[in-house]
Amino acid sequence: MRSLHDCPAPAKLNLFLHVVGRRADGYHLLQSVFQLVDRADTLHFDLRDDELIVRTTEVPGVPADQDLIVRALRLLQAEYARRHGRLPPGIDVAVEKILPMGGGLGGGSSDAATALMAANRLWQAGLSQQELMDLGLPLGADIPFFLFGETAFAEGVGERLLPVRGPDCWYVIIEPGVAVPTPAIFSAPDLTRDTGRVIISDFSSSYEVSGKHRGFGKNDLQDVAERLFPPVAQAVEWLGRHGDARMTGSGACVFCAFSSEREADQVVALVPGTWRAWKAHSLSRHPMKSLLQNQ
Ligand SMILES: C[C@](O)(CO)[C@H](O)COP(=O)(O)OP(=O)(O)OC[C@H]1O[C@@H](n2ccc(N)nc2=O)[C@H](O)[C@@H]1O
Ligand SMILES: Nc1ncnc2c1ncn2[C@@H]1O[C@H](COP(=O)(O)OP(=O)(O)OP(=O)(O)O)[C@@H](O)[C@H]1O
Repeated sequence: MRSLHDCPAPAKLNLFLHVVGRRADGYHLLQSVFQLVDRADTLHFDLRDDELIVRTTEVPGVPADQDLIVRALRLLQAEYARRHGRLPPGIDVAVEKILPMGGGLGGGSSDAATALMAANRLWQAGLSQQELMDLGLPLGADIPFFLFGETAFAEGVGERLLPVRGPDCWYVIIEPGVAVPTPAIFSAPDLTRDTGRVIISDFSSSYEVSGKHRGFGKNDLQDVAERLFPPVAQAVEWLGRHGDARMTGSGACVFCAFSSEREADQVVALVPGTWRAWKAHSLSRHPMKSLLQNQ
């Protein structure tokens, strides 16, 4: 096989996100439930006749050498060389980006995870899911989740993952039009860093008992993001009129769950024209898994 085209890199939502502590290196210890949704960037991969990793499309604001896709592919290429004593062929990668950067949807991490899954297959590199997760973690805290590829309860910095049943529902997502840099949120002095730990069954039973509309817990990064980026606060306030609206990740995007597509459509139609908004359905499994199974 020399090509893998139309590979999806879906967005994630953090249904809740608690900061429960801090590691000695400054990284924050989190508890979160990660949910995949069916809106995705699309990536295309073609093996080359040389050993270069080449991004063939422009991504505004992201030079190719800094792109998480290119960095992830180079890491896997080096790991292959370590195991097999020779470099595998290079790859041309084309990216169709629709997920906003600095949106809290994990777009860059998802692109990198899809690239690792695709290249592992194209090169027949044979790394296990856990080996790919370990390889990706230093590039971005969300990469292990996308490789894990199922709704997950996450601990640590996001690398300790347990499968969990998420709500089967529609989400309305608002892009408030600002890019939030993750470090700006985690370095804020007033960030809540001591939320009490929850146990996984608290989350599962909350969705079973109280239905889909009242989310579990909260996003501890939201207060800081709302203060530093007022459009986030405005989007939370507006969407909050229709349900339990909250921010995903370190922002900026804001989401709210609905049980029917019709309700989601109605709310999307009402969103003020200054914001981009869309609906998405929850996904229980990463679409790359089916795509690779059917190859
Ligand atoms: C907040 C989340 O979106 C939740 O899904 C992610 O944990 C953020 O993941 P990410 O955007 O991939 O972030 P990274 O590139 O790994 O980290 C960016 C910076 O944010 C801070 N950071 C990030 C994650 C974390 N658990 N604690 C931190 O303190 C660190 O200063 C780090 O240098
Ligand atoms: N392929 C990529 N797509 C998007 N951003 C990338 C990519 N490669 C590197 N980046 C860099 O990563 C930064 C964060 O982008 P990303 O879309 O992952 O943010 P995010 O959705 O806020 O992520 P998170 O939820 O993990 O905080 C961008 O501002 C950009 O500089």
